[in-house]
Amino acid sequence: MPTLGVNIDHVATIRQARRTVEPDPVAAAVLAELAGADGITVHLREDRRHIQDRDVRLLRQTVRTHLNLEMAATDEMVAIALDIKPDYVTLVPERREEVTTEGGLDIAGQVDRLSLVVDKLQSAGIPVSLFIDADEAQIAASAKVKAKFIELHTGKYAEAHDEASREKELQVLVKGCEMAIASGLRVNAGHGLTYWNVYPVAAIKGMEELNIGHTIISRAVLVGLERAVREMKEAILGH
Ligand SMILES: CC(=O)[C@@H](O)[C@H](O)COP(=O)(O)O
Ligand SMILES: NCC(=O)COP(=O)(O)O
Repeated sequence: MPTLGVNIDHVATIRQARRTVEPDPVAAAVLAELAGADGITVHLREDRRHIQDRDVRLLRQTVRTHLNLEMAATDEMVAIALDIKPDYVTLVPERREEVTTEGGLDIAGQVDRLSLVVDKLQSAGIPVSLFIDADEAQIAASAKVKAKFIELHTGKYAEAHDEASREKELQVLVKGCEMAIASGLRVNAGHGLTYWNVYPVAAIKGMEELNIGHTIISRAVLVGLERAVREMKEAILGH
């Protein structure tokens, strides 16, 4: 079965809502690892809406599993990655106005440029993963640019409204995974996975790691609320 990369972006989303110091994603990463996370994933967005440069720098020093840095394939981000040296980089598409990453990165349309970016990072010892839709042309292009991994975008599967369309999207992921492995790529997946829809994706043959964030942080808020309120009552009483 695949390992679990815990995406802690939305711990930082809560912090940035107040521009304060809590909750600290660095502390969240420690707790996630203590609970069994196999890796920590953060997306340093160009607009810095959640994760900040300081977080990535500190995580580089504290993460004991592996640190996966999701980023746009820009000069600024490549320079940051080369400086911080995460355990691997996942190149993702970014649009400033989007609520979350909407589709996969277009590799086929920019093979020459992305070959250079992949080569720059991998020559510095940072394996590259490409966050793509499970589409034949994108998988073939990912092999062409010599990335070590792809991460299949599971958003369409996660958002499917009925069983038939979910099964159809699952089969797209299964075929994509098969094709990628046959092309020499290693395969991860993620986006929109939840406690309810994760198992069929985890069961795909050859799947190595699932990156999951929003559902875990959402659950943490709810399962932790009772204790947090109790502790505040005690603090008010001076205990
Ligand atoms: C690339 C990806 O699927 C996730 O890491 C996602 O981008 C999380 O960050 P946002 O919620 O800011 O989109
Ligand atoms: N790359 C996907 C990821 O890191 C987590 O996405 P989500 O679970 O927050 O939707």
